[in-house]
Amino acid sequence: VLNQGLANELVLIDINKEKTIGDAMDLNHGIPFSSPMHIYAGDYSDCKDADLIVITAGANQKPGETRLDLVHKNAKIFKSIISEILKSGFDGLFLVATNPVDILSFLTIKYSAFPSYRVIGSGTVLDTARLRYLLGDVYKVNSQNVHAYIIGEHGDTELPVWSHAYIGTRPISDYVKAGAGPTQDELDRIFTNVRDAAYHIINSKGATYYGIAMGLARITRAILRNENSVLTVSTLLRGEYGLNDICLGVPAIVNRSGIREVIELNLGEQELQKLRYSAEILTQQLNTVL
Ligand SMILES: NC(=O)C1=CN([C@@H]2O[C@H](COP(=O)(O)OP(=O)(O)OC[C@H]3O[C@@H](n4cnc5c(N)ncnc54)[C@H](O)[C@@H]3O)[C@@H](O)[C@H]2O)C=CC1
Ligand SMILES: CC(=O)C(=O)O
Repeated sequence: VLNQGLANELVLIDINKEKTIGDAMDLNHGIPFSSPMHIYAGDYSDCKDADLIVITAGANQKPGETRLDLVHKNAKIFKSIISEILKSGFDGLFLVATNPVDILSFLTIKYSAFPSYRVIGSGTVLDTARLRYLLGDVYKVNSQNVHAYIIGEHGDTELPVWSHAYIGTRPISDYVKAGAGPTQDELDRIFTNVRDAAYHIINSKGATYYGIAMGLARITRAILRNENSVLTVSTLLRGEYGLNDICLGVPAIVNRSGIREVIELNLGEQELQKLRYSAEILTQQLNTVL
């Protein structure tokens, strides 16, 4: 957010106040290299007039843990954080990153009683970026010209939408049929690398930082600059894909008001089945904390 000059004011809040004081000092020393911004360690009363609250607080995965394993710990943390935020009179948008992000996005809607369009989960934004990066690398094309999505749970049941994946304007399925570029088996292996990327990074360095930071900045930009950008965020489904009462990652238009609309993809039968399975797993987990 600082690097891209996305806000005038950036307040850091954490149960570990000392850490936010250190982080604020450290970030302020970067201001001369970016643009003016008021950055400080604050408390929940500072949420009162915020446009956007990005929640990243909570436990992260230890090696071998899944995102869903964090649900009980982080649901409890969210209940207390959201209650404190509401006491401030906050009336903006929530952007949720803490895992399991789809379930915590749902709980944010429930605990805040905000309309669902004002709660955005980072969903599969990062997974989609991982897929676009790897496809760009293998097709030797700028990843910004790769149009491909990961949808569903930000986690083990997510799926790639190969039926709507393009290099520029050419469907990836055409490349596969023509024998140009990777085979379908190779594409499936690329997807496995995307799905398991966080496990690999956590094994190597304990946590993932940079990709998610860029993803959250991207969503923040879409919101604060009222971009109407299509991003694979986690949002409450209301009948789309035949699913209800669950948040999961799907392409949606994001602007200053939050989620403007979900763009419903015309999925293949197998893709639809996988998406519904992903929703089923999330619903089972959600029911354990409701
Ligand atoms: N959605 C995504 O794509 C990603 C999500 N994550 C998730 O983000 C979360 C945080 O991960 P990291 O930053 O690596 O963890 P971290 O341990 O570095 O930071 C978590 C922070 O939360 C604070 N915290 C804990 N309980 C709190 C409370 N009750 N109130 C206020 N602050 C509290 C801690 O003091 C700590 O500073 C995890 O759930 C992780 O899985 C991380 C990367 C990507
Ligand atoms: C930790 C996590 O959710 C990720 O990097 O995808």
